[in-house]
Amino acid sequence: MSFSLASTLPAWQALQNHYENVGKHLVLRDLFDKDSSRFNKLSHTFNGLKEEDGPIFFDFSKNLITEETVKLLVQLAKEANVEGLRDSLFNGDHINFTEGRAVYHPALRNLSDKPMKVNGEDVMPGVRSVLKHMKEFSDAIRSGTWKGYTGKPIKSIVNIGIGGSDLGPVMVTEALKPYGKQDMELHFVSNIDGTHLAEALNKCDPETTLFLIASKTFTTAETCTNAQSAKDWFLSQAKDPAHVAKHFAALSTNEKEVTAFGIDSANMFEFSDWVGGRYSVWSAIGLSVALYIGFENFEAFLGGAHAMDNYFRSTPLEENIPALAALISIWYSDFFGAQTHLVAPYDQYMHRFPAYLQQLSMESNGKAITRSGDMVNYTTGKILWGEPGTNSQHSFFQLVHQGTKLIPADFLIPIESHNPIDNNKHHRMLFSNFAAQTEALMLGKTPAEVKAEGAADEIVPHKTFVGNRPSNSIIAKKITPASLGALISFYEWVTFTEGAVWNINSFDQFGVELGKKLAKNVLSQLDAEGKVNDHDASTNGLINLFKTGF
Ligand SMILES: O=P(O)(O)OC[C@H]1O[C@H](O)[C@H](O)[C@@H](O)[C@@H]1O
Repeated sequence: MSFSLASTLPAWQALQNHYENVGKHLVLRDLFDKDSSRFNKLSHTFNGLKEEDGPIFFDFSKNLITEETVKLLVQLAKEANVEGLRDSLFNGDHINFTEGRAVYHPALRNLSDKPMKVNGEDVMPGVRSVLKHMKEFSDAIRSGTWKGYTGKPIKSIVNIGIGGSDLGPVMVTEALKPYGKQDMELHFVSNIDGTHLAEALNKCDPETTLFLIASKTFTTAETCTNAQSAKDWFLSQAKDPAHVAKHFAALSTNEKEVTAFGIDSANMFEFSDWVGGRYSVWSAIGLSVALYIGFENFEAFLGGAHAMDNYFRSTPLEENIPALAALISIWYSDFFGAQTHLVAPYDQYMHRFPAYLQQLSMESNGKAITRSGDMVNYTTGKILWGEPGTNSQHSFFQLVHQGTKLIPADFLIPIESHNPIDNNKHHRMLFSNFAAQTEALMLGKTPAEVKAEGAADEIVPHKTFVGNRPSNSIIAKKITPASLGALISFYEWVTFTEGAVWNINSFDQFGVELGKKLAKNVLSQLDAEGKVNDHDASTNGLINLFKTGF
């Protein structure tokens, strides 16, 4: 069935009725009381990983859903042709139609020997050859056989990139720190704020530093400027431009600009335009990851994502974990009116995971025009946010528990800690908080319970928790390269499914362009003499204030 607005689909209408008649009246406490098999029915296990990495368990039972809700949501996905778009994606079709490109990042982690074609051509030989280059290079750097211009091995890696050329490498190297090379110093410079580069360079020695200039387009203003300043810093000591070859590598799709910058094409790690920036950690953009955790671990990371890809591709929607997570999220966004989605990893190493997911989800689905060119009349891209537990409990969880907003949440934890200190006491405490939070959100606390604790009458409402607040619990066996790969891939497919149902193009990002263009204009005005007067009064005032100072 072809459609433009998802809200015109019969299943959408049915869900609307279901929300009015059933959904908004659901009480989680009662649902569990009434059905002793609810937990079993609404939880799923992802078994696609090796024994040391998996499984990953997903509990959806603490959601404001019934089996009927799930049925209707799956029907919505079917009517929206999620499966068709999924097949087109894996077929290499140009489903990013606004940019005329395929969406083919699964090819980067296709560790099977199966071909994957774009425009009739198998992309796998190219993918494998870049992986081989990454292996040789990372082995040489890690073993110390690669020497800097004065013959010393490399000690510090500085990745210069922004957006997808930064968030993935930062998040993954942090999350997989236990697998990292202990004596390798990693720095990530993304912000054009000179402080970011200055602080990294303060800790580096030009003789032992390798710069990775990570930019899909190699035209991003922040990255090009930071890269140029890094090169100036390097040459102020190394003097001879020939030494650049030992200290600079480029991760990009744009060979012309890379060569113009002065990086040897032998030190260029390529990928293709069918890899979106926010899906690029699997590509050459992941070189800092491979350098830090070693190529074998990087391959295991790809393997975990590949396993989730295979699962998503072949599992019926009724059982399909990423598809179900997406549909439940749509249920809250579009029928309950939830505006945000919280992700709370109970794993300190995963502290950048929510930030990574912000780009994945919000840059993908922050769109209001359907694939047919109409303005949607429903909510799309949720505001994704989060911080690790237990820290988040001591700051914003107050609002999640007792505020006025419905905040669906993902709670994530591994069973096994990398640091089981004090006889695993810390991890047991971490887990107890993980479990207690979702329980508290769901159960709340009735006025009678508060009263029974001896609270004064006028205080009772303040200490009452309405409860009935939904959450997903995701339990990994351990955060390993493979399980992290699978988790990221899970969220990619959640994002994909949401975008497919909303019928928007999740793969372009025109929304970031306007500000970039205007900034260029302002910059040229900052460099020119005199006051500006061709903007609105506020913008004129701010620019002139910067020019003249206080
Ligand atoms: O990798 P680059 O071409 O430098 O792009 C870096 C980032 O900048 C852009 O503004 C896009 O919004 C992001 O999707 C992209 O990841």
